[in-house]
Amino acid sequence: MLKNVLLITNPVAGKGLGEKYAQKLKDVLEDYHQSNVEIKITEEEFDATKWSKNATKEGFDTVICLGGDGTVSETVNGIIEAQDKPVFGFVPMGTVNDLGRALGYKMNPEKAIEDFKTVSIDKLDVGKVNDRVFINVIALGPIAEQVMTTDSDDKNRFGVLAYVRDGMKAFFTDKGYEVRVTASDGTTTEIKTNLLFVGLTNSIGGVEFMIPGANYNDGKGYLSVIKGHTPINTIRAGLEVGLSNIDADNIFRLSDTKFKIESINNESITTNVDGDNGPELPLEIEILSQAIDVLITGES
Ligand SMILES: Nc1ncnc2c1ncn2[C@@H]1O[C@H](COP(=O)(O)OP(=O)(O)OP(=O)(O)O)[C@@H](O)[C@H]1O
Repeated sequence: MLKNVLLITNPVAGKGLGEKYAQKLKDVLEDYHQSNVEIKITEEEFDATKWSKNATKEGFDTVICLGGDGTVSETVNGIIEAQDKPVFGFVPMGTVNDLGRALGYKMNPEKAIEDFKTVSIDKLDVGKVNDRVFINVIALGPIAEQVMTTDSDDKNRFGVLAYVRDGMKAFFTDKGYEVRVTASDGTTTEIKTNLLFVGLTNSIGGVEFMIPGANYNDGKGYLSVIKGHTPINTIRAGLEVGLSNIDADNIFRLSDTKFKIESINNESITTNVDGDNGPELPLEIEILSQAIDVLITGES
C-alpha cells in the first residue's frame, strides 16, 4: 500500500481548496512513505467512480479521495466494482463527513492530511442498495428529501447549519409514508413514518451518537424509523436520540445484514443515499461485511 497512489480531488467541495490540499497530501505521502503520487481533478459527477474502478489496472495500489460524502461515496462505488481492489482512504472536506467521523479522521483537512504521516489498514463494511453501494446512510421521508435540496454554495458558507435550516422546513409537516420493512429472517413490520434510515456507523448527519454501538466493520446495518409522522413524534424521537436512549419508545430500531423496504400503498418514494439522490422504493439492502481495506490515519 501507498507505493503508487491515486489522489482524486473534487474542486467544488471544501470551499474550492481541493487542489491545494491534494498537493499537500502528495508532499506528505512522498516524504513519509516514498509514494509515487498522481493527482486527478474531477470535472463531473462519477469521474471518481470511473477512475477508482480502473485504478489497480493502471498500477495504483491505493486510492485516496479529497471531498465531501458525495465524492467519498462515488469513489467507493468504483472500488467495489474493481476486480482487484485498491486500498482506500480520504480527506474529509464536506459539511458532514460521517464516515470520516466514524473512522476517527480529523475534521480539519490540514490536520487530516498531517495524520497521513502514520497509517495502518482496517476493514470497512459497505452497504449495497439495489444496484449501487453506500458508505454511510440511506434515508427516506420529508426531512431526508428536503436536505437533498441543500445548495453546494450554502453548504460551503453555512456548513451543517445549511442542512439544519433545510431540514427544519420539513420538520413541521404532517407528511408521512407507510412502509413495510422485512428483516433477513422474513419478519415484517409496517409503520407510518416521516423519517427512516439505515446507517452503517455511529455517525449520521454529523451526530456521532445517532446509532450507539454501531461499528464500521461489524457487518451490520442499523435501521431506525420514527414511529409516526407528526411534529410531536419527531420531537419525541429527537429527544430520545439526544439522550442516547437505545430502547427508544418512539423509534423502531433493527440491526441486521439484510433489509427489504417497500411502500405499502405503492406510493412513489425517493431516497437520499450518502447525501445525494438515491433509488426509489422498493429497496433491497445488503451489508457487504468488511468489503474493502481502509486507511486508518494518525497515532492510535
Ligand atoms: N468539477 C466538478 N464540478 C461540479 N460538480 C462536481 C465536480 N466534480 C465532482 N462534482 C460533484 O460534486 C458533488 C458534491 O460533492 P461532495 O459531496 O464531495 O461535496 P459537498 O457537497 O461539498 O460535500 P457534502 O455533501 O459532504 O457537504 C458530487 O456529487 C460530485 O459528483
